[in-house]
Amino acid sequence: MAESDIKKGLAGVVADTTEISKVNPDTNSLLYRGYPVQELATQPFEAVAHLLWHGELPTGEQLAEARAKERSLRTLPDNVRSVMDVLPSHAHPMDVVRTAVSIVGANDPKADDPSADLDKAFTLFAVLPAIVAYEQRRRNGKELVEPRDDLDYAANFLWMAFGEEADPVVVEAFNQSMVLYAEHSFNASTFTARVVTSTLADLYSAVTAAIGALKGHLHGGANEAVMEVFQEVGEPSKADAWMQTALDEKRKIMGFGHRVYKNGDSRVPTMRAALERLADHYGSPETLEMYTALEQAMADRKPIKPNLDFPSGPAYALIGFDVPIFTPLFVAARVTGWTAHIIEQRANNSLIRPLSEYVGHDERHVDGVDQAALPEDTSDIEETA
Ligand SMILES: CC(=O)SCCNC(=O)CCNC(=O)[C@H](O)C(C)(C)COP(=O)(O)OP(=O)(O)OC[C@H]1O[C@@H](n2cnc3c(N)ncnc32)[C@H](O)[C@@H]1OP(=O)(O)O
Ligand SMILES: O=C([O-])CC(=O)C(=O)O
Repeated sequence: MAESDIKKGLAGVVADTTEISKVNPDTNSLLYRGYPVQELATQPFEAVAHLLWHGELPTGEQLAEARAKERSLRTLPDNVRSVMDVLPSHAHPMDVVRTAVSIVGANDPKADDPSADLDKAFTLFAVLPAIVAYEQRRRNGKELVEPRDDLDYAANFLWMAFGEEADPVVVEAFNQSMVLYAEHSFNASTFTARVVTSTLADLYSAVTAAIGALKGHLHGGANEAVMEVFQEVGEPSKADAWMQTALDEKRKIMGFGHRVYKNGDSRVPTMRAALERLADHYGSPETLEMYTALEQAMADRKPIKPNLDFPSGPAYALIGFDVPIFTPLFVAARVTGWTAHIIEQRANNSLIRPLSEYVGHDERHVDGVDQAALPEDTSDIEETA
């Protein structure tokens, strides 16, 4: 096989069909089940989760039902809390969340029953805010805050994280970030979830694997790394020189670039507008100045645009989340897309198992082994595996 035939990183490979979302880099658009994501960003996250799982936006009655169900499942289970409490304080919150999701799976007597996958998806959607909010508090030595029945998903999430009611401007921006992060076709973590599902493993195994894939800085972990860039640069006036040095050193600039979008990420304008409202609300013009200075410094050198992690990182920092909590927030949102894909994969499954071109050592033999005494030798049959 010629090296040019190998699709390194599976770039450009269409691995399956999906009805869940369409990423179109030519029109710079993103549709969930046919709806533009910018329109969905005006809707409650509970409605968008319903859309991803069921293919249609909920009626008023269905939304009320979903909200009631979410409220009934949003309490942190005792044994999840106990396990989180014994994890060392140096553990990355993504490792804590991955472990907590494993416990939720172990608690579920229907973990291995695929007919209960929608219920499992809903359970994770409802309990992840409690896990992530508790981790935000635990790592700061603070007590758990119980959920509030009078608050919807986004407002309650912020309540559990900070123990105070968030301003509507903040709730709206946070809700928008959840909607924008919810789904993005065959990205690395979603594909991971589909690979695990393709072996007929359970939904919780697929989600814990997806969490592992999301943690990396080339994927979801970039929203944390963006904030590290903001901190490293220090002030907007230093952005230009910082960018020159970083590019000279061949560094990948976190929060810039995308495997599919080459002319900008369809979600960025909506999230940037949310960041602007947050910067106004918190009286932090320097956040936007840093954003613009870095974006301009890159544009002056390379045609590489910000991706969704670039406005989301500073938005989460303004809201008050610790930097290592940013990717867990992405988990809480993306669990809706992952689980929709898990259900879709299972409904029309084929084991995902590509081939590789072997470029290792030529065949050789272990000293002292009597070749004639071994079972039939098939090594002369050429194999690509
Ligand atoms: C929600 C998300 O997961 S969005 C992605 C979040 N990840 C990041 O922000 C990490 C930073 N970005 C990157 O590393 C990359 O843009 C990726 C991994 C997202 C996409 O990478 P790929 O599609 O593999 O593109 P690739 O790495 O081949 O880049 C093509 C060219 O653009 C350059 N490039 C791409 N992104 C960046 C970047 N962020 N900083 C500097 N150069 C970049 C590459 O160096 C390469 O240049 P070359 O042709 O001179 O070698
Ligand atoms: O699609 C990708 O490769 C990464 C991304 O933007 C996402 O998962 O939201």
